Amino acid sequence: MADDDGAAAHPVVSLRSASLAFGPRTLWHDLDLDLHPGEFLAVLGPNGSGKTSLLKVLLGLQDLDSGTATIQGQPLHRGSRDFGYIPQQKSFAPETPLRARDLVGLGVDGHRWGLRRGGARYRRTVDALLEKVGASTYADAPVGRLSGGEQQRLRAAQALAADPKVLLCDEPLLSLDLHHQQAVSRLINAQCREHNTAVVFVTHEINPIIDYVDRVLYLAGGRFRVGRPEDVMTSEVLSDLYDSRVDVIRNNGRIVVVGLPDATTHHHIEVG
Ligand SMILES: Nc1ncnc2c1ncn2[C@@H]1O[C@H](COP(=O)(O)OP(=O)(O)OP(=O)(O)O)[C@@H](O)[C@H]1O
Repeated sequence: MADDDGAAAHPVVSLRSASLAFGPRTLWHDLDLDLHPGEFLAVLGPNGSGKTSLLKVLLGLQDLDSGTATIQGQPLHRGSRDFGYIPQQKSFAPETPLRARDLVGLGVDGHRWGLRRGGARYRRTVDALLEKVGASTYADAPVGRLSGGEQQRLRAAQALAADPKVLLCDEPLLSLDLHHQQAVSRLINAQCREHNTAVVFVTHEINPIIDYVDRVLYLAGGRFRVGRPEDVMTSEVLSDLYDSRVDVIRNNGRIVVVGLPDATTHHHIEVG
C-alpha cells in the first residue's frame, strides 16, 4: 500500500504540474500525483470536473496542456498493455458478433501469461474470469443481447484479464445491482491487493468502495484535493472546494454529503 510502507517504493504512475483546460475552462491545474503499486485511488467530483479526462490522459488519449505524465518514469503512450481500462458504460449494438467469453478473451494477454489463444489453459483462464464476475451462466450469449449490468461485468473481467499494472475504472458500478456492485468492487480490490495493481477508480459514490480506498482525489471547480478519505471527505475541505457550505456526515462507516450545489447533486449519497 502506498503512503507508509509504499513511500519508499517507486510510483508506477506520476503526474507533475499537470494541467488540462478546454478553451477558457481549466479542469485541473498543477496536479502532482504519485500512484504506487497496490494503491487504490478514488477519483470523485461533480459532472464535468475532469475525471474521465484524467483517465484519458493516463491512457495516452489526451495530451496535457502543461506538465508531465509518466509510467515507471517513461512517457505514457496510447495502447500500452500496462493499463487495464473499464470504460464508462456504453452498450454493445445488438448484432455485435461476439460471445461473452470472446469479449473476455480479447483481454487475455497471451504474451504475458504464456497462453495460446484457444488452448485449454486459455479457456480455463477465461472461464475463471467469467466465474469471478458471475458471468458463467451467460458465457456463450451474444454480448449485444445482454443487459447493461451483465455487459459491465464482462468489461470488468476483460480489463482484469491482462493482469495490468494500473487499472483505470470509469464508474464501473453504474447499472449494477447491489450484489454485483459488491462483487465487482471486491474483485477490483483483490486485483489491487493480490497483484499489486494500482487502481484509479472514478465514481460519484464512495460508499460502495469506502473500505478499499487508500486515497481520494477530489476534483471540483478547476481545483483538487488529494489525501486519505478521512482528510479529504470533510465539511471543511468540500466547502472550500465547492466554495459553498457542504456538510459531510459519517453514519455507520458511510459518508453522507449534504448541501452540494444543485448542479452537482449527482453525487448525493443515501443514508443507509
Ligand atoms: N475533447 C474535448 N474538447 C472539449 N471539451 C472537452 C473535451 N473532452 C472533455 N471536454 C469537456 O471537459 C469537461 C470535463 O469532462 P469529463 O468527461 O472529464 O468530466 P467528468 O468529470 O468525467 O464528468 P461526468 O461526471 O459527467 O462523467 C466537460 O465539460 C467536457 O465537455
